[in-house]
Amino acid sequence: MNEIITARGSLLIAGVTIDGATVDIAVDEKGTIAAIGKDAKKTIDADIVIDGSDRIAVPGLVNTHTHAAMSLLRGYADDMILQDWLSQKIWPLEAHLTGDDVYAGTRFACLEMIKSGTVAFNDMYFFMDRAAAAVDDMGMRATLAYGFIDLGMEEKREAEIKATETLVAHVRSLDNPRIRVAVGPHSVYTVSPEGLRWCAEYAAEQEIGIHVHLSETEKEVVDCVARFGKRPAYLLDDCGCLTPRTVAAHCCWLDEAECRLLAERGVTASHNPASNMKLAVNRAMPYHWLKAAGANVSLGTDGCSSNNNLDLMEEMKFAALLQKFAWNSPTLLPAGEAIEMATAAGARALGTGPGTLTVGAPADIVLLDARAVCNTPLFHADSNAVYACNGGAVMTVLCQGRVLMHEREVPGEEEIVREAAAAARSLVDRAQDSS
Ligand SMILES: CSC[C@H]1O[C@@H](n2cnc3c(O)ncnc32)[C@H](O)[C@@H]1O
Ligand SMILES: [Zn+2]
Repeated sequence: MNEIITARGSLLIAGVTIDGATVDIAVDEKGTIAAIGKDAKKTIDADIVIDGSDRIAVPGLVNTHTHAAMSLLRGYADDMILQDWLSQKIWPLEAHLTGDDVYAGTRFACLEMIKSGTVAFNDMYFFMDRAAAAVDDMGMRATLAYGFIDLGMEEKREAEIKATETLVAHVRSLDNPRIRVAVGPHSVYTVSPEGLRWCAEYAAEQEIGIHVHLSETEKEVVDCVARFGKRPAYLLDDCGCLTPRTVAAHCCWLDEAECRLLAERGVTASHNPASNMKLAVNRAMPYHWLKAAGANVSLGTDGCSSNNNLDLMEEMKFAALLQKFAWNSPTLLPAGEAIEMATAAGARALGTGPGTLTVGAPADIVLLDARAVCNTPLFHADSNAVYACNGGAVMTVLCQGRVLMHEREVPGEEEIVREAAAAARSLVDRAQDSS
């Protein structure tokens, strides 16, 4: 194994390109960026030196909406409409998931995210204690939420409350600064107002985040208005779920007033363009309204069954292209804003630092191959990163100064892939045996 991956201590990335300039980046033992510039090496006595020549440094990417262990369901059910896809294929299979599946699937998802430059993610799923173990093993950052669904049933709500409280206590007991916990009310169509209110109150009391799906489809909006007499964002607001600690995924069918409401409440809207196009939700997130209102807009992949990968580099391109196409504006969401969405906006949403390469920031750093085909010629590095490259251009990944991948090598890769393949096979076999 590459000795740079196993080494621990202070670190120097020598002669790397940032914004067209060649600099050194010094990282101290705590994993903080100590200095950037020609004299950076003087600030530390580096235990590890990474050759940054032919490399472009960018901040680590942040995936603000996913269901990581759905990596096991990649390609299991495609080309369907959302409600049928969930109710006929995904939920029946998920009923057979075990904690071991979620561990294998989350480790596998972490591997895929690391290989494409992601250092942190916002996850909502089941058996999240096992997801936490996987994140811990892989060295990433994550905010983990148990997916709370009560379907309006009091008994189920009590069970979901217990599961949420148990996860919060568990994550707290890990005392791992890279792993946080959030409350995860799935959506207004799967959680009752009572359930939403409990989630909001509990999140406030525990000072933790809220992770929710919002206005993904027109049907969600129409049904919500028919059942509750108000649009989904207003229902969430009435229940206390719109806060500066809230990440709302999708937000495709928000109207202009709802965009202003999200901005006023300090909510982060997570754009998931590949999933939205694949499930043909028929409207792109109104990014221009959210931006005009001053909302924080970040980027997510959604789960591997509606994407079907976790490559946030690729997602930046989908976001930039979908916004231009859907709103008929080639100037909307330029490359620099797509990168900001995938880095600083995501870091702001999850509270993982500024999401920039600046002194004092956590050393969450990605090195891209400046000699790759997708980076040649290199007139504007942001343009190449968003429009030409994908995760394959990522060579080295650091999270809090720890090297998770170097020269595309991640420790244990073969075993992680083998175990995920076996878990996926066994999950589908179990589901078939029971039917
Ligand atoms: C309760 S854990 C999360 C839950 O969400 C399901 N899911 C995956 N993708 C989507 C989507 O695009 N919209 C709504 N719900 C989705 C996932 O399968 C889990 O059951
Ligand atoms: Zn989702």
